[in-house]
Amino acid sequence: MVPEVVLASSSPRRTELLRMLGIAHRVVSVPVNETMIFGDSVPSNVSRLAREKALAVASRVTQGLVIGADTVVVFDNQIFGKPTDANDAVDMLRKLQGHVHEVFSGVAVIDAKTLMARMDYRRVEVKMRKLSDAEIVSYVNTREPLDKAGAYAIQGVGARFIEWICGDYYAVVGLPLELTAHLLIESGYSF
Ligand SMILES: Cc1cn([C@H]2C[C@H](O)[C@@H](COP(=O)(O)OP(=O)(O)OP(=O)(O)O)O2)c(=O)[nH]c1=O
Repeated sequence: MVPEVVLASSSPRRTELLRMLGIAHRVVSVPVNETMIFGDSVPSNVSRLAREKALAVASRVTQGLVIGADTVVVFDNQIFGKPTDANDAVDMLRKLQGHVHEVFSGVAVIDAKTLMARMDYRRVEVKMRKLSDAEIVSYVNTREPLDKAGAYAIQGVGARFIEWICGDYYAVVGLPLELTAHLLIESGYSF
């Protein structure tokens, strides 16, 4: 029997991506404190946060495979999560424009019965073209960037600003699908 899949995320993008793969699932989201540990690397931080998000839900359901994920943008030794407000979004985009930055997406799959956790991450390079201040302000006014790490959505209006990427497109949107499918299969799921 194929195990039930539970998505531990409030992100509508992640639900859509799982649906795209044909993975039936329910969504159970529990707020988790998303602070980075400074001595740790970005890959271990996003993997740990993905695991914490999944664990918060796995401890509340009796069975199933629980998926957690975490996505951040890194540029010039700074980590950009979701902007705190519109001004923060403008600041982020002023820094990112004209440069290559990295996106790290961690994914964890936890078997709720055994609490066995599998996790990994993907790293993607993204080149954002130069943006004028007027373009940045008008983009932030669309409100699209306000709930996105790095203050842009590659899958939305923000696509206009992205020259190229190197890596898994779906990791930028928030859920690396090849990795997620791999972790699910290792945990007993079958397609
Ligand atoms: C860079 C980028 C990020 N994002 C999104 C993916 C994530 O939803 C979000 C990063 O925030 P996360 O903290 O990873 O996720 P979340 O708060 O949206 O959801 P939850 O913690 O409940 O799982 O940024 C895009 O949608 N498009 C992009 O191009």
